[in-house]
Amino acid sequence: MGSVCSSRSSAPVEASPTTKMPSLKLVYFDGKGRGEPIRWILAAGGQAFEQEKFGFEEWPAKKPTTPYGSVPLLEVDGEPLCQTLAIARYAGTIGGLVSTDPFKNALGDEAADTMAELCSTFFSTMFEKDAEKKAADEKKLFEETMPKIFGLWESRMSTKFLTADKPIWQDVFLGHWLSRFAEINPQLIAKYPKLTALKDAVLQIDGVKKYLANPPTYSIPL
Ligand SMILES: N[C@@H](CCC(=O)N[C@@H](CS)C(=O)NCC(=O)O)C(=O)O
Repeated sequence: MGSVCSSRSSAPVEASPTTKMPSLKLVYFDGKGRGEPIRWILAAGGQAFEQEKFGFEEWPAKKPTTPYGSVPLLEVDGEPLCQTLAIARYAGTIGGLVSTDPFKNALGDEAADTMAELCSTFFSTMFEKDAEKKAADEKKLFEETMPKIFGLWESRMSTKFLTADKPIWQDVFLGHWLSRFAEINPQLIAKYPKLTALKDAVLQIDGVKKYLANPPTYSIPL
């Protein structure tokens, strides 16, 4: 652990020719984690972005250089923006992935906040070292917490996406995580047809489709 921060960068994701964009650089581990939903939202909004990716061994040197000691971090014209949901919201806003109805946006935020909490629990569970506690935590997450939340969302959905038939960034955020959970175990979302349809619709958004047509490979598996 603890070498200098990597300056490895991937090629910028191609942007829509009509979009006027700030210069964006996403700083995150060389893995999906909390970075991947942001990549999807940037791609969905047609935003070009560079990336700085690094391994766990580089993190101790990198951490003190970040404002909150955590990533993801998005550099916007060189200025750091932190916190996953703040970055996701900004990426969605510049990409036009917002509802013009403030209440609908707030409902989308409610879902994204809830999904972010679910993901924090998911990460803690994945990194739990005590095998007995890990098994108990996984059981609670997969058999109680997720069904409760997914069931609530399923019962509330009446449109293709969360709040309309047009996607907002919160749909992309949810769609990403539903896809990840389905990869881990398809049964986690199989019994929720509307959420499954939302996930599939997110995968069909042009920018997401294009991004996933050439999927990145990562050295960190999570
Ligand atoms: N609330 C923060 C949490 C970020 C977070 O915990 N990031 C992890 C990576 S997914 C991290 O930086 N871990 C290293 C550390 O905390 O030292 C956010 O949503 O961005």
